[in-house]
Amino acid sequence: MSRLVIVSNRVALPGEARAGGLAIALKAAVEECGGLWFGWSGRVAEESGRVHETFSGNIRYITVDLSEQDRDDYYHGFANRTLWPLLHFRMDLVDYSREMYAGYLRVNALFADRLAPLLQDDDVVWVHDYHLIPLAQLLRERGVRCRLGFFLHVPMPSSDLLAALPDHRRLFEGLSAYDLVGFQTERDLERFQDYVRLFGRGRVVEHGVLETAEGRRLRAGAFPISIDTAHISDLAARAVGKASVKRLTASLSGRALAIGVDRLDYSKGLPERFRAFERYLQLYPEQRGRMTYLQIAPVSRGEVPEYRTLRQQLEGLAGHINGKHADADWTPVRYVNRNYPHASLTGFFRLARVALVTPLRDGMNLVAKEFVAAQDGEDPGVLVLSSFAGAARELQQALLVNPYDLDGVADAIATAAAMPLEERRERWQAMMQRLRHHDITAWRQHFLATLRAA
Ligand SMILES: O=P(O)(O)OC[C@H]1O[C@H](O[C@H]2O[C@H](CO)[C@@H](O)[C@H](O)[C@H]2O)[C@H](O)[C@@H](O)[C@@H]1O
Ligand SMILES: O=c1ccn([C@@H]2O[C@H](COP(=O)(O)OP(=O)(O)O)[C@@H](O)[C@H]2O)c(=O)[nH]1
Repeated sequence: MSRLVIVSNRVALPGEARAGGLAIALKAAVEECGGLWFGWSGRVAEESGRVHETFSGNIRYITVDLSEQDRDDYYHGFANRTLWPLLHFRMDLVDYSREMYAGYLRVNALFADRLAPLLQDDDVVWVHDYHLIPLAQLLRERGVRCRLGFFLHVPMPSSDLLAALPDHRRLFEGLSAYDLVGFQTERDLERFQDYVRLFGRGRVVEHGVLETAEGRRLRAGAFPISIDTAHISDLAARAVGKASVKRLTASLSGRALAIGVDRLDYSKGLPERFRAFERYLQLYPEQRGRMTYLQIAPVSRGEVPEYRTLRQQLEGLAGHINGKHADADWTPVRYVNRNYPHASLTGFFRLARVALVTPLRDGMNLVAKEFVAAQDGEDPGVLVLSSFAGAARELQQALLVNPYDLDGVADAIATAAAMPLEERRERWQAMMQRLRHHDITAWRQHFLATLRAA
């Protein structure tokens, strides 16, 4: 079997705890089959380019330091101030500059310089996410001939939005240097095919087969990412005895728990969710004091201005809701900026009666899947899920909501709180069946088998 080489901006180095679905999902995938994992070290150094090597089990990690300028132009800049909002349909937040784009290309070229000499012709290289769109083209220019696949973890927006990006053709045509390009959902794939047809100078030969203006063919497909379902389920069952879970149980004094777990990111719809929870308190006054909403929101990309503004906004909203609705012995919203390990988080999920997963746009949202996997099948909690998360395509038995419709979300919280046991079990079983079959191993195998055959 050929060696697997994974390339991603974020690498889950041994012993590091950082929130983010990509690193968590890839860690599970790379542990199963071993290989090389290449990416940014997460460190800022005097100069870009120093390489670090670490081994853990069957994984070899190679990571590269970046200078402050490169990190700012590439990661804080073009990746997270230009591409991230664009790909999440937030044209209003897109900030573009030639300097940031140049920095993005510079870091991609640096990665290609460091990675190319490590590759063999029979390797299979799997590149991840919007940080590294041009990497295949840059590797090919350096003589790399092995199979190259790309997976986009975030949504692919409509083609008119993509076309609003200056120099969009140069960037997105770079995808044609891959042999296979994967998306989270069929809708993402369809929107990309529209872009290729309308703006990308290419042609859709048939669904999932694309041809560039120069006549090069590549495959494209939908590969919804998933979780290590059995592991999460097992972890949640064991977490019940953990001190952190016992403390949370005791602190609730018999009240139901609603939980939200998200990086502090504007794509996750947190202000709307806070307001919807307040609307629930207003529309259902008889339920006041019966439910506590715990929002775990570790700070993410804190150096990007839009993320700092969001943090301030949420602090204000949590204070406002608690000030207005709390009682001497009850605080409706607990807002926590800490990052919790899965060993505790899965126990919190199992304890919760309701999960609020209401992003405005999300590539997949692994939290939604983890919440389902963590439930006790005898007495499962209810998932309130945004239709605009990739996960909604698979988790149709969740209470699907429009996150912009505050009344609708408030009603869904009340419905979830009152849902009879029989209905909760039926919904949970259907979702769990899907997750048992479509877990992280199935995702990895499906993508890699398609790439090897491409
Ligand atoms: O690496 P960060 O800048 O700290 O951000 C964390 C990750 O966020 C995004 O995750 C996406 O991937 C998940 C797994 O496929 C998916 O469920 C979620 O919907 C996406 O938002 C980002 O795409 C990753 O590159 C980041 O590492
Ligand atoms: O305190 C936290 C908050 C989040 N996560 C994990 O971070 C990932 C978030 O992935 P998701 O796909 O939901 O969203 P992303 O952050 O990647 O956009 C999930 O595995 C969460 O369990 C975590 O381990 N600890």
